Amino acid sequence: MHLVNHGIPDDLIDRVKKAGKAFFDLPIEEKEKYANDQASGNVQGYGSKLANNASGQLEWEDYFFHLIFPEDKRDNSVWPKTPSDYTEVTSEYSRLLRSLATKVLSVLSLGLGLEEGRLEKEVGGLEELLLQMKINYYPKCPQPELALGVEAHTDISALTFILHNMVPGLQLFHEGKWITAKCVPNSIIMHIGDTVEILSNGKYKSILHRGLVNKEKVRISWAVFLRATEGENHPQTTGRSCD
Ligand SMILES: O=C(O)CCC(=O)C(=O)O
Ligand SMILES: [Fe+2]
Repeated sequence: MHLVNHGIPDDLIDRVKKAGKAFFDLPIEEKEKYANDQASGNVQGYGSKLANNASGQLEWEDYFFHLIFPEDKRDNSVWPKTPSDYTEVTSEYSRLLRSLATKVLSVLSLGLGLEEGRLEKEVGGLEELLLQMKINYYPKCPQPELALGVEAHTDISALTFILHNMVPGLQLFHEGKWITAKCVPNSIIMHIGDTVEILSNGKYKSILHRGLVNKEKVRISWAVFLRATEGENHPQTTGRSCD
């Protein structure tokens, strides 16, 4: 769903996008300084998936992943230092997004006939909410029909909020078909994730989605995952359902 009246200033969203793009425009050796190390459990930082995965489908993306909230678990030292305003704009955006997320959880609670604070309480309460940023960078792809940016999956999150650089590519599985999400200026895309599907006994559905790549344009998306507190020990950002 596209959120249009989200209350987050357009110029702040522009700055978030500029900062993320500026990081990915750095030379590879600069980005590698932030490389994650999945094998030793350091999941935060820069990673690349331009390699064959289990199902033989190419995932054609680089990404940057880091924790935002809870604040006492945040490690700003793993966030990009270039551009210099990355931390400031990402922190401000996340603070506003967190309050938007709690409003959405209230509305969803009321929709279930529950008191408005119920879903927020179930996912951990405002100070405990887990918020994670994953910037997806999909380079131009010479043979887009042979690759996907991200394979079909649902998000483990309670809610996911997505910004992108206005290049189409996000697809949703609806009534047996893949539908490409429209690019609506100044909107934030919101998905229900597995956690809210489970907490709502399936009344709210976690949507199956994937990302396409293309020949002509780089696509960048900024996915912020709001997760239940216990999710912090499970670094995977998404729950694959088509592997
Ligand atoms: O690139 C997109 O629009 C979606 C990315 C995504 O689904 C994810 O990171 O979980
Ligand atoms: Fe996703």
